[in-house]
Amino acid sequence: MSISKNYDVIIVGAGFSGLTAARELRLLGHNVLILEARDRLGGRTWLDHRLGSELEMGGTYVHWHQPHVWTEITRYGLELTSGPSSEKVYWIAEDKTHSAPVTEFKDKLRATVEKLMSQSNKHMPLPYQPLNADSFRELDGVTADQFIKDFGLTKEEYDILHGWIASDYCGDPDQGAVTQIFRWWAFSQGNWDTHSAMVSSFRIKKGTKALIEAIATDAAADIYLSTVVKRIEHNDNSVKVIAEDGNTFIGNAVIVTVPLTTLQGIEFNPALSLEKQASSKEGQTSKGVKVWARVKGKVEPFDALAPGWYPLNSVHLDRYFEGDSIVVGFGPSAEMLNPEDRVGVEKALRHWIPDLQVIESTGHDWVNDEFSKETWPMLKPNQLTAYHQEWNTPENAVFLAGTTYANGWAGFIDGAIENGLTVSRKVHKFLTVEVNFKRPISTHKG
Ligand SMILES: Cc1cc2nc3c(=O)[nH]c(=O)nc-3n(C[C@H](O)[C@H](O)[C@H](O)COP(=O)(O)OP(=O)(O)OC[C@H]3O[C@@H](n4cnc5c(N)ncnc54)[C@H](O)[C@@H]3O)c2cc1C
Repeated sequence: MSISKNYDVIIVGAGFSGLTAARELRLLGHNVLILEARDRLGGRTWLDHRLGSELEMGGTYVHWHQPHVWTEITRYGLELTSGPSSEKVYWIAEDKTHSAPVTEFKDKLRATVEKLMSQSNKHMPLPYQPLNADSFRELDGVTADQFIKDFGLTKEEYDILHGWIASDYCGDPDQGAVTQIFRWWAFSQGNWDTHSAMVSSFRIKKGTKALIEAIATDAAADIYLSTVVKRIEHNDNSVKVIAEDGNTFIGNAVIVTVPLTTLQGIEFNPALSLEKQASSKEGQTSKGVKVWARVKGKVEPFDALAPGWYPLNSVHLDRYFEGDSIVVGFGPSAEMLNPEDRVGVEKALRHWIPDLQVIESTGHDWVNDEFSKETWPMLKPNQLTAYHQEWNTPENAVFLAGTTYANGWAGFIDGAIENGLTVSRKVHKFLTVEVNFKRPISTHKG
């Protein structure tokens, strides 16, 4: 079947990036079609009912220092909430479990952590121009693990930081470029407390779903769910997008927002640049898991850290529910821990608290999900320097968008929105100026 309507822009993917781009283009007067492989909106954000509660399977934490997501939260009048503040920290170092009040743990590590985090300010004087400094580009070849190994840490400090970084990379610190974590730290001004607040404390009270739906409503685009795009034919002012079921859609430009690792699943004619193809084949570092567990009884609010060779690297109490505790954790490898395996999750948690009883556990396997194949993107060494510019360079009428390609909070919801905005402006320019369409842009279509 061929859909006869001719769209100004076809957007592949209805995550934050695709929906933001759709809304912006709609506001600029273009008619937009969104093709989404899943049967729902939101992509790597997904508020689902599990363990008796509304839980975020994917992207969750947001902060007022993240400019793009905060603008959206303000625009739609959404509120934030947070879990109970942790009072105690458990950590595993040199194969032993330790615990202390949060203040004591932080005092013990503060000097080292802030010395480490302040490196980011040195190498990223203008964080929104990530490749601006020579020293940053040189460091792009260094892994996060190598960087902390060379930092002169004690074995205990190394084990703690290895766990922390494994959790941030959702993968092996030996696979990720240290520049990725520098970006996170630079946006936090090198301050540990600010950083923790920004990446793991506050969530949208009604869930990411509320924000996704608000943007989708304003986008007012035609949306086809359960439509897997398989092939894109393009020239300098038109595109033909072909879905797995044979449906064909025609437009003047296409924005492809699928996660980088899945881009290789779409055939382009003419083929995308060798750099774009290579980067998709290489994939990224983040191959880990996010795990939710309902634990019997009310546990004291805690944070827990373990080195990257453990199945869970960081865990904290998220909320109390019907007299039990719901904890959330992150592990470096989807191969090492299945979130649905109650016994495995209990065993992993018992490294810190030996008498914890897990009633039920859950999570979504983003790594083996054919429409993501990764969790939140964290690049490998040299990928940012090799590909950042190329990813942001359109080919004919084909534009890539997504959190990976952001200048700022790449890997986050904020980065997805930032890049959706940037790319929508480029597409608007492309449609109205560069191609110089004969057809006038209407103010209300579709
Ligand atoms: C476990 C986890 C925890 C996270 N935690 C946080 C957090 O706390 N804070 C934060 O800010 N960020 C977090 N993130 C990251 C955040 O969720 C993502 O950066 C953001 O949602 C990505 O948006 P996107 O639009 O770039 O990509 P996506 O959301 O992946 O959207 C791409 C869309 O393309 C669709 N698609 C793929 N292939 C095809 C195809 N062939 N045809 C049609 N459609 C296709 C996908 O189904 C998807 O809907 C987390 C992510 C995960 C997985």
